[in-house]
Amino acid sequence: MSTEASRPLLGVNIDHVATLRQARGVAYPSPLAAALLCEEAGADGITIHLREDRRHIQDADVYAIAEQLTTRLNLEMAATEEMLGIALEVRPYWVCLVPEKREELTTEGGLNVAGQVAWLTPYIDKLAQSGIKVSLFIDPDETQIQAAIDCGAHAIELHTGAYAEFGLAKDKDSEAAELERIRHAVSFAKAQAPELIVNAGHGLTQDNVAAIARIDGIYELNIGHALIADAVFVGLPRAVALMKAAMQQ
Ligand SMILES: CC(=O)[C@@H](O)[C@H](O)COP(=O)(O)O
Ligand SMILES: NCC(=O)COP(=O)(O)O
Repeated sequence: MSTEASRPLLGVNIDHVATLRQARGVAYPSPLAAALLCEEAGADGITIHLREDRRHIQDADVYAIAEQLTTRLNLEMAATEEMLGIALEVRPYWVCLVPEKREELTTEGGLNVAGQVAWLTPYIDKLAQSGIKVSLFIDPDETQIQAAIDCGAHAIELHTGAYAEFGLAKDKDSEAAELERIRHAVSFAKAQAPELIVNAGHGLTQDNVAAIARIDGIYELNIGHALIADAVFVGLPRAVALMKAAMQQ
């Protein structure tokens, strides 16, 4: 059981501030203003996902946020040549490689690292050579974890989507089993590569985050959709504070 002091950091994903803006194609609400407000409220980092279809975060958001952020920028992106070029220009602290399908509503699964080690290894190296740390968004699966280590990733981010969905479905047995799967994945990763940073995210809310935050060895939780949804009612600073408090439960 982790102590309060060892609880994970909070990375706020502000994609859906941009979703609201894109709904009308105007300049507000500003993802940059949201990022700075979240930092001021205690976010330890900011995550933005520059999708190939630009459904929410735009290229200009990435450059503006990278320039003004005082914490760490985690740029989520697909492992494509286009995104590599942007990442090498922007040079965020983190790049997190995620799978993408244009038809998906949101990220559906983890990156299949094991099936593309030969492609990912030099891709990761190009980023690392530019001083960018690379995280891979993967399912809590030993094979994927080992492949991420073999590819030279600095971090993994364990996909907590299944855990969140079982909770929403009130399937308590499956939720508990998935929580155990995530706990085992953290232990396995730390045993295989003690220096590997282990993050987690997707679908986390004030209601389900505590059990994940209590898992020893998790460095940061990246939380977006639910926190932005909370902010619609209570504002961003309070939504950040409430999520941080929920992580300490
Ligand atoms: C990888 C992940 O789970 C999220 O960080 C991702 O950004 C989800 O995509 P949307 O924000 O477009 O739902
Ligand atoms: N990588 C997970 C993330 O950044 C936020 O995911 P969500 O909380 O929007 O589901």
